[in-house]
Amino acid sequence: MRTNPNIVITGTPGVGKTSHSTLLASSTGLKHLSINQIVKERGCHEGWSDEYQSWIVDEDKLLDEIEDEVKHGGCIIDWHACDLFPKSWVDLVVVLRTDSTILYDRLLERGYKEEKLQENLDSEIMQVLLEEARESYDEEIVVELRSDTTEDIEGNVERMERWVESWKEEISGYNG
Ligand SMILES: Nc1ncnc2c1ncn2[C@@H]1O[C@H](COP(=O)(O)OP(=O)(O)OP(=O)(O)O)[C@@H](O)[C@H]1O
Repeated sequence: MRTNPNIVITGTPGVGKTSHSTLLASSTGLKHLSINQIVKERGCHEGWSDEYQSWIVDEDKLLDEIEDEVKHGGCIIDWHACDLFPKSWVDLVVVLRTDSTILYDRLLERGYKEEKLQENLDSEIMQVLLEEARESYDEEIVVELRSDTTEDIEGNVERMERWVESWKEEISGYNG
């Protein structure tokens, strides 16, 4: 049984997954698994898609790559998808949400082209990731958090820190 929880932080590109994961990792000692980085660095892909301007992810290879680490516990899994991670791996799913005008500015600043920008905005407005999370995991472990401002990041990270502490207390009580 894990003695540290695994948390998935998901949401549309630009909502703040990396910002939240980095802060949470440094305050809790949990390990930040940036799936974007792992896909690229460990070659968990079938090449580059010019159309989507991203790697075509080989999900089986990715899961094989991270399985031992994640099963051990204590990972913050940061990615813009969540339904591929087995339920048994995951203790909490945080779906970050951002106001569409704020997200538009963030993606524009990143140099996203109009089509990709619009696609991501539509996805945020249609709450695609929230639905994906709700369909893939038990509803009590899925939490939707707002990420419009830096104060939101601070508040969300504090909330997740408290959650980690109480998860650990519960587990240590359970283990006697
Ligand atoms: N709540 C927030 N308040 C202010 N700025 C934010 C907030 N969240 C993210 N940002 C800013 O938006 C940009 C994108 O953030 P970040 O890289 O954390 O998003 P992401 O969800 O990890 O994106 P990707 O899926 O592409 O990796 C960064 O410049 C970050 O500083």
